[in-house]
Amino acid sequence: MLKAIHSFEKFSATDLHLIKKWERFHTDGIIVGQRPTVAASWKRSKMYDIDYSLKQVPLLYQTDNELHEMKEQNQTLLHFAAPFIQQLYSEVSHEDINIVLSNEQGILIDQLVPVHIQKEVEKISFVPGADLSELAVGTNAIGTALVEKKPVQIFSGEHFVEGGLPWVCSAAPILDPLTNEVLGILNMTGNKKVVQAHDLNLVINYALKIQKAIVTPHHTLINQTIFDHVAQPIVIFDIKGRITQCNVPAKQLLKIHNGISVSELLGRTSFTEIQRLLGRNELQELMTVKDGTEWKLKVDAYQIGEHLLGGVLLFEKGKEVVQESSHSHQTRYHLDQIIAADPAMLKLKEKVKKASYSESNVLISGESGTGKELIAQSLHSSGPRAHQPFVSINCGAIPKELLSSELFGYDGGAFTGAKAKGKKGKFILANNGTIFLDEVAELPFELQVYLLRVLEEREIVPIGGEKSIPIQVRVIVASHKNLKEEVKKGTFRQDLYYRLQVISLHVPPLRDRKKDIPLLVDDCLKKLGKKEGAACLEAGVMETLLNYNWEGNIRELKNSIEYALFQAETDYISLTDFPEEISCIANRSSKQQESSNLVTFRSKIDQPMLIEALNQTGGNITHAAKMLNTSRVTIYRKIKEFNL
Ligand SMILES: Nc1ncnc2c1ncn2[C@@H]1O[C@H](COP(=O)(O)OP(=O)(O)OP(=O)(O)O)[C@@H](O)[C@H]1O
Repeated sequence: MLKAIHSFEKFSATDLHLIKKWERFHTDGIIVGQRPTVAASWKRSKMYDIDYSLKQVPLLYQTDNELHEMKEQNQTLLHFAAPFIQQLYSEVSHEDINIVLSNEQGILIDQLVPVHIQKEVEKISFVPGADLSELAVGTNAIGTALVEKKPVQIFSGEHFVEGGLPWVCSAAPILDPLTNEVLGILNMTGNKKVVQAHDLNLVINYALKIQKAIVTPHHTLINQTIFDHVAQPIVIFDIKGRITQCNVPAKQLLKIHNGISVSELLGRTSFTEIQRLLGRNELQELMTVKDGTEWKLKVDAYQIGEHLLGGVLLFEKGKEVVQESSHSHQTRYHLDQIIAADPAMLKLKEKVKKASYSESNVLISGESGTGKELIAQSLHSSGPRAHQPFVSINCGAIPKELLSSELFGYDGGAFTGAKAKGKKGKFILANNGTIFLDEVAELPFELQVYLLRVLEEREIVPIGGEKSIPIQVRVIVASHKNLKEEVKKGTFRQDLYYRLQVISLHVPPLRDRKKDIPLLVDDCLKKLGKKEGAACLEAGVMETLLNYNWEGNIRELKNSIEYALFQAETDYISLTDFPEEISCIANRSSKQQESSNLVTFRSKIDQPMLIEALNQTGGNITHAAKMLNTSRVTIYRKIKEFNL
């Protein structure tokens, strides 16, 4: 068997042997000491009656039109392979090697050729449109790899026809990710004086890269399509507890936001807790979602031994809940849970407190993850309606055609598929309490008219119904879009906008209220850590967190801390424990910044911030200092300075 050849001097001796074997085979038909793959291919070539004196590859497609059509038929493979052919070509460009792509029939569909061997290559018609199948030219790397369905390297005299003798070719199949059928062949061809045996590894490597480029979007698309056609809600999470995929029913039922983690979804403090529950088989009954029907959670975990690699959350439909109890419409958050030290946030908290006693409609604006829902719930739970239902609906997560019946309900038999008993809408369920319309900008125009009428007349007529039902509901809406802009664009009604924003609350993005970061981090560490109060950040980490952009706002911060806690091996969390997008910023900024931002930050500890920290820690100086990332001495000094 031919082993790797490291120099032409060594190969020239082997080459002579190969040519002699080739001559012998073609004069008296005897195969001596040939590699099994080559011997089998020679036998096939002989059977196909290939003329061994052939010096040119037959051209199957010649005219511009034929070539254009042939390329169109192979455009998917060409599209995915093109960047890798270019990369491979640059990797070997100094070696007079051409890179070739053939389709599943062995037709050369694309190639990159160095200029100095272009003529040589054209002379043997090794150009697009050429047929390199074994049926056309006998043994050659492309044709033989197609038959064998595995990588093949063919050296000089191993080719069947004379035109192949000066060449060495390395070819590897690109397989269809679903069917495992050959989609095409990637091949490197060079003169036997320059090609190395280990070039085959390069080709294999690149063929796999092309395969992977096809696999990933392919699988994602297929999974998503299957997912979205399954009526049952399905959520997939990965090794770190991140939700990687969920179908439309899951989004609708569970109001899944971008970046939400499985522990957040299940209302657990950390992924470690989920792992523990799974280990004890106690997660199955953890969650019951009520939305007019009852859903029970089932978890299918992918585990190797004790190690959780991820899993699937499946929600099984249970019995119908005819009368929803007001308990299912209670709030989880209260004003005290809004962590704030930044002046803008403290002001907002004051505004929320004041607004909770009012009956006016509220519009909450702010980027995703800034805490709009938290504020909506606090508005309800701090006011006189606290013991009445708080009903929330995400207008962006429900198909437009179902939104009106979700919001306003319908009478029995109102439309095909409607339940005989009819269905109560969210407005009725929220009666005497609060309705929270999240992502209100997604409300279709016709429903905006309907909502406006409900707000003005304070009564509902369910779909298909005749009687109007008076309602007493406080309306809070939220949007991450700028509603004023939506009005200008004509997608949101101006009259509704003015009706909704009687009280307008804007939640600033986290990057504009950096003073909140240490308090939020500390809160997360306490709530998510394995042992309360045990976990803390290593020196310098807070500085990075303060400088990071937090596009996903508090949700991203919470998930990053959860991730870091999961990664950390001790109670001290270092930068490297954080997700890459954060730790890599740290590397960059630590090189750039000479003076520490921490110093600037420390000097900015002000009175409200200190009061909040002392309140949160029950007056514990050590904890307050840790929370504000400063020393105990500074805390004492500040207490004195602010006369506390
Ligand atoms: N000030 C805060 N203090 C403590 N936790 C907060 C604060 N603001 C937000 N959070 C937490 O951050 C997460 C995201 O908040 P929330 O869901 O209210 O954001 P949102 O603006 O409604 O997001 P979306 O627009 O994506 O629905 C929640 O876990 C919430 O508890």
